[in-house]
Amino acid sequence: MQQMDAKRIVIKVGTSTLTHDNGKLNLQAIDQLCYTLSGLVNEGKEIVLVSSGAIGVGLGLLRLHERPASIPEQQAVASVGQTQLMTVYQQRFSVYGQKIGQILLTHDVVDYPISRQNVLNTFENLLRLNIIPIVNENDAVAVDELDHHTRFGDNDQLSAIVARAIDADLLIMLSDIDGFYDKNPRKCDDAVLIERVTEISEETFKRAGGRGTKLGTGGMITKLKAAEIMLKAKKAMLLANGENPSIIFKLLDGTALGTLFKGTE
Ligand SMILES: Nc1ncnc2c1ncn2[C@@H]1O[C@H](COP(=O)(O)OP(=O)(O)O)[C@@H](O)[C@H]1O
Ligand SMILES: N[C@@H](CCC(=O)OP(=O)(O)O)C(=O)O
Repeated sequence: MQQMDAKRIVIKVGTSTLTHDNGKLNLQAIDQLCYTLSGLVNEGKEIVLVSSGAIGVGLGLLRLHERPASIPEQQAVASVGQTQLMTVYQQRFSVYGQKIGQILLTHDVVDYPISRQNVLNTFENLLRLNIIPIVNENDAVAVDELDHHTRFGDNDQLSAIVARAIDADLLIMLSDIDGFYDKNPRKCDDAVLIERVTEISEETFKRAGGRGTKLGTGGMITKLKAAEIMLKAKKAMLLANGENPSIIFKLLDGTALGTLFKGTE
């Protein structure tokens, strides 16, 4: 399938796309994202947005400069930030006449067959009504304890899990970098962008380094893990720079930007 033929598309945006380094919301990027996704729905696409930002936006709102150390404090920050994030999405999407719904997930929801089916039904019904589901991890309740693992930990893999579960044609991952390079471009000036990856091996992972910004979570490693999930499901993933989210129009037109992860068959 060509990118332009993709009908059901999951788009993942990271904290670095949604916020400035000073912790404030990047209103231009958020507005462009809402405009772009609304335009795609008008074209007949089924769009799911996986949005990070709860903790980043919460920190900004509470005027904190760093993540608090304890998990309950981080969860409180996420609880405040998630509400603010959805308020801004609600405002900006409504300008374009676009309805949205919120789906907050924990790992157990997608692991247990009954809750998994329930949430899949929710996705299907929202998409049938041309509503954009906005997904995030339910940070305020997710925990990782000895015998109780409900956290995904990062939205890169969460977006691939969602894309696979709803049988999306394509996952578009917007990041703070132009794509996947042969080595970390923040550390090596001679790093070269890789335009196409057909399989992911140990060698691929060796090229990936950690996160770029203090609020990003997994760096390139979690993005490769997400791509691995997509390739195993015989689906494609595009990794591109989210500085101007309207880049999605160009990506779907087939313009070679960023990195396309797609098998050969
Ligand atoms: N091989 C690589 N190619 C591209 N980026 C890399 C690579 N290795 C490490 N990185 C880092 O990964 C960062 C993107 O991940 P992250 O900071 O988690 O962003 P996001 O908030 O978009 O999820 C880049 O800014 C870069 O610093
Ligand atoms: N669920 C967390 C985001 C976790 C995450 O993966 O963040 P990012 O690396 O910015 O995509 C939040 O909303 O703050």
